[in-house]
Amino acid sequence: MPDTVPGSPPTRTTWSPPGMISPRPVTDLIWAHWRTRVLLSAIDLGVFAALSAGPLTADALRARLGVHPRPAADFFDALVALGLLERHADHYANAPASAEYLDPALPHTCIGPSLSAQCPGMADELTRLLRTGEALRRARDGRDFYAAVCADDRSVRAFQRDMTALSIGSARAIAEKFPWAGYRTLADIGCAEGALPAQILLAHPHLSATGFDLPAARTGFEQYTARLGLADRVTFTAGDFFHDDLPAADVLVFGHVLHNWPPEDRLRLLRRAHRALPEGGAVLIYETLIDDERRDNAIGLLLSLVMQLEVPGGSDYTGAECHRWLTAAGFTDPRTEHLDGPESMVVAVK
Ligand SMILES: C[S@@+](CC[C@H](N)C(=O)[O-])C[C@H]1O[C@@H](n2cnc3c(N)ncnc32)[C@H](O)[C@@H]1O
Repeated sequence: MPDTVPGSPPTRTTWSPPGMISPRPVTDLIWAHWRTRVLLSAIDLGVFAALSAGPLTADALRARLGVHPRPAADFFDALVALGLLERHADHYANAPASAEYLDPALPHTCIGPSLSAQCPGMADELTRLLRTGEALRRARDGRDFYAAVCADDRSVRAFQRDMTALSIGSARAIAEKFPWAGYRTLADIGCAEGALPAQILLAHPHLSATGFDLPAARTGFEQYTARLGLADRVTFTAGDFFHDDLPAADVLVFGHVLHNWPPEDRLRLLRRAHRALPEGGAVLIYETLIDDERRDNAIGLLLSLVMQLEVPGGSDYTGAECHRWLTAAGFTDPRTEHLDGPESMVVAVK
């Protein structure tokens, strides 16, 4: 009798019991998909918005969301076990991080409109990328990608909200960790709707900021910063960072920008930043930096695959690589500092 079913992979028939090697590294990843799926369904159904005004009983929450009684208790308790809800007696409430980041009404919400819709679809393309090395057809390079994003106001706004969701943790950490007391102005190059300058200005009343981005970003930036009461401390400058002068400021910030472009363009942008800064000015780059040994920050490596799917030439990189580009561009004293979760910043001085 063959020990394999035709068409199935061969079965390993001899093995020595190895002591207990836990299957958890494997099974945790299998369940990771379901954790994400439960979160996305909770967002779709409006769980966190429904609880934003206060706790509800299971029945009231179920009725509010239109969830069928049969799966309701397992669904709500799964959200408790995942740390997204709390249960006290018979009431459910948002856990602190859900109240802060999963309420769609908040300006710093992590619920990005296209992120949740696109990611499963893009992830389905990964095997193709690995076989062909080719990015998705819709973009030939970063310019095409942003031309598509900027094609209509809806997609710009959706993209900008996704960027806020991606960057809000870093924005808050940078507000805390960078020595802002020594500077008066910053310019965020590729600012999207302005989550980063907004968080920094909210924390440091002596600062003012410029957001620099393609012309289509203006409306979102002005609406977002006005909503936070910052209209008189920010300006928006429209331009193309490869061709137009970068704004004058003490600190120039590039957040999730360099990873859109091939290394030679990253160096070009850093050289342009060096020319624009005054002596003593600083450049601050934040990204989901890959650790220098390329073995720890899995999300940095995953995002790098996402970037390669999205744009030819796009990829994430290590702090050490960034230091080399900064030195080549004329900056001194580059240093890397961890921010929040998988994100870090690199800072250097002119
Ligand atoms: C990946 S987003 C990063 C947004 C934000 N810095 C953050 O970290 O969330 C890149 C930004 O660069 C802008 N951008 C792309 N190409 C540009 C160009 N040639 N000139 C100016 N801005 C550009 C995009 O419109 C977008 O807002």
